[in-house]
Amino acid sequence: MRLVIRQDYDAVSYHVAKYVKERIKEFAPTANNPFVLGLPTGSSPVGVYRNLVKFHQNGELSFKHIVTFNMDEYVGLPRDHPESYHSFMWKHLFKHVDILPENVHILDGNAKDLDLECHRFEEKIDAVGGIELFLGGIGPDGHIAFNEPGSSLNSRTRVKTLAYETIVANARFFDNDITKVPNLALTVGVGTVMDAREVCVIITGAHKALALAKCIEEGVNHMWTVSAIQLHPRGMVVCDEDATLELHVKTVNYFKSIEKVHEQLIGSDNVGLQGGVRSWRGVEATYHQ
Ligand SMILES: O=P(O)(O)OC[C@H]1O[C@](O)(CO)[C@@H](O)[C@@H]1O
Repeated sequence: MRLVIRQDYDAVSYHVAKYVKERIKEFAPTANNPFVLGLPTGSSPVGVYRNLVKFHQNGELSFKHIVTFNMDEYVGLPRDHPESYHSFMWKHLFKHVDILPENVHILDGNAKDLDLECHRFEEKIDAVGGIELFLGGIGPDGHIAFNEPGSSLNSRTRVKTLAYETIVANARFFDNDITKVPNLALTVGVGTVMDAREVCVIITGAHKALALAKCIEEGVNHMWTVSAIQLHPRGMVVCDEDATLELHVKTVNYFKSIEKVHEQLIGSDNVGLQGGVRSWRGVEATYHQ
């Protein structure tokens, strides 16, 4: 896997957005062969979405042939509640770009039969041929999507009880009142995320430093579900300097140096892209996998 370290949140956001844009352009999606993108919510991806909107406004990126699947949604929060993930996605990304509403998939946390809703979500992902690139965010306890500590690393989309730590962390979106935070959510499973052909996780801030260290320096462990990315053939974590606080200096230096060598070989604009794989297969394989 790759660890890309950038100075701060803004630099992380720009890097990830540019990467997503280049991957989409390289894929050259069409109506019959859309680019299927998995998306997170929370504060981690807001800057990425801001940059993607800018790319769209500059005419550099179209969402016409992009199909999206969101990671998760609260249970029982009305769809138009300002803190529903449905509202979040339209506010920060979808309403600013040319995505077709029928190509947007967000779990319905008010479905009559929640298990069926989850099952159908998985079926819809299968029906479009799987997810090409899954962007993710994590909680301070290392959960990816809402796969709280102890979740099966093979889990699929399902109903989850949120951990107390997650409820406390998300209270900032609910007037800092933990009683207003839903305690159930629908979430894709760790297995659902890891089935994507590529996974990119955004980790920023000192409060996520322990989770990053567990993810990078320790073994695959269901108590830090993001660590499953170690088993992914094409996994990438993009973090800021603050998030590296718990990493060994040698780990940070290692990933920085390997990125530098790679950039010298294929240029910073191509880092990680399929074109890079084609031109420098041996180098890219060593670097990425
Ligand atoms: O980016 P933030 O605000 O720390 O929130 C992260 C949360 O968002 C999610 O990505 C949900 O989509 C979870 O993984 C996590 O609970």
